[in-house]
Amino acid sequence: MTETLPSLDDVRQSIDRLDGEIQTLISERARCAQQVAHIKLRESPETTVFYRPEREAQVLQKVMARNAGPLHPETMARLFREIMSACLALEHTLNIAFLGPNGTFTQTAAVKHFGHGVNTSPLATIDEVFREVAAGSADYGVVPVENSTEGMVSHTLDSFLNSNLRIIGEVELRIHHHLLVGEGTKTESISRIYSHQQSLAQCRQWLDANFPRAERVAVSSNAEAARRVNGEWHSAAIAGETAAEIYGLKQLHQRIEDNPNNTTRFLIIGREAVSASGTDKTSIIITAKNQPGALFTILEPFHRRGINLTRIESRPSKHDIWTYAFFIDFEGHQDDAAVQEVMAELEPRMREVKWLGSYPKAVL
Ligand SMILES: O=C(O)C(=O)C[C@]1(C(=O)O)C=C[C@@H](O)C=C1
Repeated sequence: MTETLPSLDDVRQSIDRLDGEIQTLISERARCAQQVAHIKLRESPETTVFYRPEREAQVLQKVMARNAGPLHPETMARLFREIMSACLALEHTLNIAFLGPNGTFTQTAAVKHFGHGVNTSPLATIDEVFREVAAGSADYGVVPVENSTEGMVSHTLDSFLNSNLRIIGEVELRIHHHLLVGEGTKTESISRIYSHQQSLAQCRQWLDANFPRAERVAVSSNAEAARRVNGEWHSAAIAGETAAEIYGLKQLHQRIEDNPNNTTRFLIIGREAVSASGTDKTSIIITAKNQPGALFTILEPFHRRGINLTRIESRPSKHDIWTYAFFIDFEGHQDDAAVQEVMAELEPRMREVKWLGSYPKAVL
């Protein structure tokens, strides 16, 4: 086998030549994006929308479908994610508000969705993320909405009840928690563990088995937990890799989550509607009276038209006692005939039907 291999120099020459070709093509692609920006500006000078989630989803789906290896389709799509992010930054640099501080999983989700070509601003609360996007100070916002182990982030759902913002995208992130400590902290000296309440819950069994006597202190975010540990030699934090890097902490134990498939879903919120990508989801809120058959009346038209529901959650409505808001996600786009028929049927029978938006299903 060995004698048929080319020399290292020869292969490196091939790599140099290919890199040159790839670079020329990326530059050509970037010039196309600049042209697209001029076209968009000419078509709607007052309300130019540079970021097009439906087109990005299609581009990434095509990359994955075309992929012939040896790289994994997702690895290839992540490379194109960054190329597109850099191209979009030539058109316009997006400002993305996320639930901070720096180092939260929400920031990781924002970068996974938009790539590194955007500015990200950490905000202290979910309410602030909604406010900044509504006011136009941020182009888009990223907030957590559900975790596979712990369920819904009710604050995010409640924020939609009082907002006119739309959902324009979703991101799923595999969540890995690590036990982080400052330099010099030993396992036996840990008497307090900080984390967000959801993360403490996601690592409950591991904590019971390994640190049954340590005090568990819930703080506003995992990143805040990491920040507090800095300088407290008897404390540890449960947080992710990014928080460990930002706050200079050591990973004493890795992947301590009880469920190895622990995933969190995040929503991207914005002000404009998104066109159909061909593989979309729609989210709505239906407010109904708590009377027999209410839920059946809502679900039956979806079933009759073969529309697949992907999630349903109920929350007490903020306005009337014994009235419930159902948060429903289903496959399809607001412009699809079948979706419009279901809505036309439900609107007169419900107290309120609110569209939260149609958006491409998460590709990566
Ligand atoms: O097709 C467009 O509308 C573009 O602006 C180009 C492009 C790309 O690089 O492919 C960049 C940003 C958009 O969000 C979508 C796609």
